[in-house]
Amino acid sequence: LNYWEEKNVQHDRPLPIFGNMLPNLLGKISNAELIQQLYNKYSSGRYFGLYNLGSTSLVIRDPELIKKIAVKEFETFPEHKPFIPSDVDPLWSNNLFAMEGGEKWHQLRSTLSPSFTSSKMKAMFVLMKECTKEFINYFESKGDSVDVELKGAFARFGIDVIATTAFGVTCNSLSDPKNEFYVLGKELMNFKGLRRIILMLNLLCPPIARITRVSFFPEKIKKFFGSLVKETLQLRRERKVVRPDMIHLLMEYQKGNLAQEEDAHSTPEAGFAVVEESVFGKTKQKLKFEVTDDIITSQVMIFFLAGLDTVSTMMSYTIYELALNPDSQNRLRAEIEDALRFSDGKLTYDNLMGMKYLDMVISESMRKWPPFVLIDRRSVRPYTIEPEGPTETPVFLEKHSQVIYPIFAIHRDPKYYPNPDKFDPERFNDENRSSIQPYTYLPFGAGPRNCIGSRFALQEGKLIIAEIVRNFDIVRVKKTQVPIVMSKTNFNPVPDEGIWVGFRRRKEGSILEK
Ligand code: HEM
Repeated sequence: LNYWEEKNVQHDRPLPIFGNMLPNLLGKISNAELIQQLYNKYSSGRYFGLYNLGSTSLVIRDPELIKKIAVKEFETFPEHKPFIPSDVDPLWSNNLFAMEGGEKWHQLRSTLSPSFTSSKMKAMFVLMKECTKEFINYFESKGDSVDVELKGAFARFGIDVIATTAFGVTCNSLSDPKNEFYVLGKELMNFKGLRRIILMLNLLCPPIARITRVSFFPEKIKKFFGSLVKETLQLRRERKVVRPDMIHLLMEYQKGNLAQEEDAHSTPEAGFAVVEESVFGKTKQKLKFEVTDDIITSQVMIFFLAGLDTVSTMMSYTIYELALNPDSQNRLRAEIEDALRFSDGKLTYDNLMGMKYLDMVISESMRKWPPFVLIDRRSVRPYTIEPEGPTETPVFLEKHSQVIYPIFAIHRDPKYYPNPDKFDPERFNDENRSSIQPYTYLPFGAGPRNCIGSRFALQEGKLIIAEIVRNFDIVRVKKTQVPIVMSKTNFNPVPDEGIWVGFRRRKEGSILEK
């Protein structure tokens, strides 16, 4: 309880066991807002200390220091704090996100990286487009006017996209919500109740996890997704099926056929928010381990976990903000209709990626509502933060210390984004985007360990948002919550009641592509 006191780091006095987290545990404030309150309270410093239940974390406020830890000191801070010890659930700990930093992560990142280049994303466009068609058809079939809970609708859409692009399976979870993929996928994403308690206990006390051996993925889910991937792999080997999806790309690695593409990661077309691949991902590493079918399964599972809730949160808030800001909505619609006039009414990869205002809208939506409200790093050796200014003293961090980048709080800091609660896509126009201070815009993280799927997410998000805007007027309805009250129990920054808007069918919009 004296940890931060002894290190001369500003902090709120902790309670035994609960540390500073009791208001969140009692359901009084969301996780994002609790960290934001502390961030604002300690505005004079570059960092503050947090007592995070049984452990301690240093929350970094200063963008320069974030850059230093994320990039320059990456090899000291190369990993996340594990949810469970690595030997308890290999299916979880062998995925790219959970993997400890070091040689194996480096090899895997550089191996997976070529799957997420612009050309691979472009090839998947057609698969994503089929899912958007199903989405639009489903809501059109509901009549001229329908109230929509966006988080649920986009979760179904997102599951269909992951099913087809990562697992090679087609499903339509909106019109067939009983399909096994959707039902089990939803269960996989459910971190409430007993599963939340078990994971919290594991996080707080790794020896408990070793004794109980409760894995991250429930057995039923492991079995279903594990055999689904294995059967798909077998079928494709036997029948030599080629489909532009992740399974196919991962099979190509197994055979050693996939190479790094020159400059493939520097194409700016996916959008402002896209994160650059670092030299770690770009340099081909000789694999010192075999890409087994189990390793492939681990990766598609993490694509599912990392790419589902995040993407549906991004889409939900973008559509929500468009309902509340009709001027932005009209301007976006005009941009979409203009682009379609030159392509026979067809939404293509190229005209979608060329839509500047759409990119500004999505960038601003992820500024105001970042799907990951914070991210962490863990050190693998001791490190000292050297003092700057008269009030600081050196801060010695032992091996396995955790630092946190408070993304939500930084994105809502008026110092970087004046009037931060206002939805204003102009912050990201050509003129203004260049004055955004580096490391104050972090929806996809920072440094070599940033999000590998940012292109995938932006492509999927832009596609469905453009289709909705061209086909429907998005309006505020009775159930639309203003302002948003974020859940106090869910780690995701969304309201417990969901995010509601109305879709009003636009007759003139939908004639463009049928
Ligand atoms: C809007 C959607 C998304 C958001 C906001 C998001 C955000 C993030 C963030 C903040 C991180 C941690 C970065 C860091 O620690 O610096 C991350 C990591 C990761 N994301 Fe995403 N993500 C999104 C979509 C996706 C998708 C669609 C995929 C895959 C298909 C994906 C796969 C991953 C993986 C595998 C990692 C771990 C990378 C590593 O540790 O090397 N994400 N993401």
